[in-house]
Amino acid sequence: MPPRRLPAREAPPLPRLRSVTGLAMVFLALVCLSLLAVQGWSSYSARQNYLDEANRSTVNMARALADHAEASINLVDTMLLGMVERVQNHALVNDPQRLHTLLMNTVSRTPSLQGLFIYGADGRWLFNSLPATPPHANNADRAYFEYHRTHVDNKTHVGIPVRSRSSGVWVVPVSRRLELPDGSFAGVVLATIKVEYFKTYYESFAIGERGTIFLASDNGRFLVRRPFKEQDIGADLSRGPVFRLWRETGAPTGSATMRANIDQVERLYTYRRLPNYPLVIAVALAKDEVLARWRTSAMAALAGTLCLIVLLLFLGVRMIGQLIERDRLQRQLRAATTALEATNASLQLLAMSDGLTGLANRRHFDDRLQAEFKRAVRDQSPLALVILDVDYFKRYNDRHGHVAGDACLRAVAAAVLSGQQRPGDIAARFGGEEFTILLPGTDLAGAMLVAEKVRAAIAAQAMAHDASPFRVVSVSAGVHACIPQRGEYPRTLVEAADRGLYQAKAEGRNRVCAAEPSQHAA
Ligand SMILES: Nc1nc2c(ncn2[C@@H]2O[C@H](COP(=O)(O)OP(=O)(O)OP(=O)(O)O)[C@@H](O)[C@H]2O)c(=O)[nH]1
Repeated sequence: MPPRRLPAREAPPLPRLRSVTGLAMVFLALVCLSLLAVQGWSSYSARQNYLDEANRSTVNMARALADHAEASINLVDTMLLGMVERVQNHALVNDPQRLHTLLMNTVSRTPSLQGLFIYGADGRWLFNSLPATPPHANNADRAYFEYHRTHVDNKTHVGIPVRSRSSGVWVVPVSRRLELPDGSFAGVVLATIKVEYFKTYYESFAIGERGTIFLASDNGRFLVRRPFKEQDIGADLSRGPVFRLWRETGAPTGSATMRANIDQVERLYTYRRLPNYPLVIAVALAKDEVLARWRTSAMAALAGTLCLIVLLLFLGVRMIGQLIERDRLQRQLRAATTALEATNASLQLLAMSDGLTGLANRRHFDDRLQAEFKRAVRDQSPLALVILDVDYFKRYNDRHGHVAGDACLRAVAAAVLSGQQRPGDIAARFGGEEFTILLPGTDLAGAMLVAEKVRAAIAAQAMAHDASPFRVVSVSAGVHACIPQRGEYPRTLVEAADRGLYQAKAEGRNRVCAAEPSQHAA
């Protein structure tokens, strides 16, 4: 049995790599997802800002356009009221030249006006602002004329644009009914506002390529629209998004994002009803155009974020790769260190043990003897030594051969090892067929007991030794115990035990003797 082994130093366990790389991956994924989430959220907020801003601008434009339409019609309405007053009171009717001049001057000073007209009850042209009246001209067929002929009210009528019979341009007819004192129909006064006037104003607004502005009657007929197309004039848009919204809300103004029936473009609409006339103005911006700038900047930001994520992933994956590599190297190093430590331990063991018996060798015994002797001096504790020698071993070798001799020594060593019972005890091969047992903290009586036990154990093995008078293998043992003092040396202990052995041999072998003749025991 080998001497006590020094326990191999336990290396601290390495952190589990899988959990570290897993954490790193989760962290990387979280960082990337957070970047995407922040980017997504800021893009979404920016998009909402763009839409809100566009909505605000359509509300403001609708307000300005409604004011403009209201003011334009108000102006000509005031003129019409004056004309009605003058005609019905016959103030100027009796002076046609003066009335003509008045109408001409009024039109020339009002850029929005195309002309002013007074028609009789049969539709004939009575007075107008034109330089010359076309012969046999009659407007009884016009819608506004029919309206006033059949409607007894003094309200202003704003009609669907018509192409002027005098100038050929598109005009919005604004008219009032003329009555005789008895309330019967006497004709119509008409002011025509150039469609061009509205068109020019509407074109001054920045509403993009696919934005739209339109003025419509409250029963859903186009008056003027940007972009201007002649075929749109009078078209029915009562089923369009604006009138649908108006019908739903019933409010004088409203906004919503809807798709147009005409061109299927999705737009941000705001409509506003004119307070004093049966008209509705609406302005709309194409959602696509509103979001175009946002889309460009969102794409740029997204591209930047994606580049950042790719870079992060690249660096992260490399970092995780290095973690794995570092862990692999650490494990290799640990394995190599453990193997080296095991080799060292077994080398140390080999250096300390006897090759034949496996007991501690002489060198190790000497080291331990030195150390225990010093400890006993320090602690003033007893230290005992047993030296055992196989009896007639030369004869054994001669009789049974060296191989059997070696086997005999191994069997004796096993018995000697049984004497090593406490942690501090050490059994060693002293040399040749001699063995020792060092017993720290043991007095002479204890050591005698241990020696006797070992001797008896060897005798009990009853290994045949034909050349011995005992016929079996036996050992003699010398024992000495003392409390070592300063100035004494370990060799005194060995010499004393050796003297005990000498005495045991001298007294006939197969016995245990203490160093002092008076203390020996058989
Ligand atoms: N087989 C074998 N023999 C050994 C070994 N070491 C020493 N010997 C032999 O042990 C014998 C010791 O003989 P001696 O010192 O004369 O003593 P002895 O014959 O035992 O006689 P006493 O000690 O007086 O009883 C020698 O013949 C050595 O060669 C070993 O490792 N193996």
